[in-house]
Amino acid sequence: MSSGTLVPELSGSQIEKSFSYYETPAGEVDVEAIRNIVTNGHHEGAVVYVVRDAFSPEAATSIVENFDRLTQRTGGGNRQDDSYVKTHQIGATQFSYSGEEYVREVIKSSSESLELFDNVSQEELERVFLTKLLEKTFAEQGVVFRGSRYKNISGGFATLRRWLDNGEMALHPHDDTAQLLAAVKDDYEIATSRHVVSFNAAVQVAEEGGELVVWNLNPDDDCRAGLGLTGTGYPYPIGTLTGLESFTVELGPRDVYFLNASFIHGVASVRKGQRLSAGRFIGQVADDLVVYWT
Ligand SMILES: O=C(O)CCC(=O)C(=O)O
Ligand SMILES: [Fe+2]
Repeated sequence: MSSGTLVPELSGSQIEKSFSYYETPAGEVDVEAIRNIVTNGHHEGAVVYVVRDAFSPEAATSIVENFDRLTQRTGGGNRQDDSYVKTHQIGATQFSYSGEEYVREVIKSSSESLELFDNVSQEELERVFLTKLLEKTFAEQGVVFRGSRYKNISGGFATLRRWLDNGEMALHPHDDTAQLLAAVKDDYEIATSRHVVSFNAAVQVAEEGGELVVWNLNPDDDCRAGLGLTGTGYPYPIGTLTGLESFTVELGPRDVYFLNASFIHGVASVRKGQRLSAGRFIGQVADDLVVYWT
C-alpha cells in the first residue's frame, strides 16, 4: 500500500497495484484470500472477496421472513436513530458505543437476534457465516478466531440491516475503522484491530441497484479530522471522491463477501425491490487473535 496524490481533502494509504475484487463459487472457497484480507488488508490487490451463491434459498427466505416479522413487531428494529445512518435493523451495532454500552445493546437485542434464525439449521447457518471454516483456517496458523468479549460478555454474532435510501445512496461512503475510537474509551478488545474487515451475506438483493462500491483509499486520522469525521468515518461527501479509483460489485442472491472496510465504501441506491444484508465485523487484534463483533 502507498500514499498517492489525492485531492487536498483526502489522505491515507492506497492499494498500489491491481485494486480490485476477487470471487469464487461456493464450492471453491479460498481460505487464503480470507486470511490475507483479514491479516494483510488485501489479497493480491483485492480488498473484497466474494463467495458466490453460498447458501440455500430456503435459509434466505426464512431469514427475510424472520426479519420482516421482527421489524414489524419492534417498529423498525433495535437501532435507535443516531442521526447518522437510517436503517431497519435487528441486532446491536458498536457504532459510537464504548465496549460497555455496546454489550448492553447486545444483551437487550439478544432474544430478537436468536429469533432471526428461526427455521434455519446449524448446518445452514454455517454456510451463511462460515464460522467453523474461519475457526479452522486461523487455527491452522496458530491463531484463535472467536467472538469478541467485553468483561466476559460476548459481542454480537450478526446484525441484519435494510439500509433506508435517501435517493442518493442506500448507505453513504464511509470507513469502519473510525468507530473503533469509541472502543478505546474502555479498552474493548476490538480497539486494537489492525484494520476492520466487514463480512456480509446478501440475504435479499435489490432487483435494481444496491451494489457495493469501494474506493481506493484507507483514510488516515488527518483525513477524517479535516472532514469532521473523527470517530464516525461517516459520511465522506461524494464530491470529494470524484476522480478517486473505485469499483462496483454486483451482489447476487446469497452471495457472501469479506471487505477491508477500512477502505471507503458504500451501498448504491436501491432503485427497485428490497435489500437485506447480514453482517459482522472481523479484526485481527493480536498476532494470535482474530475477533468478531457487530
Ligand atoms: O450492506 C452492505 O453490503 C455493506 C454494509 C457495510 O458498510 C459494512 O458492512 O461495512
Ligand atoms: Fe461499512
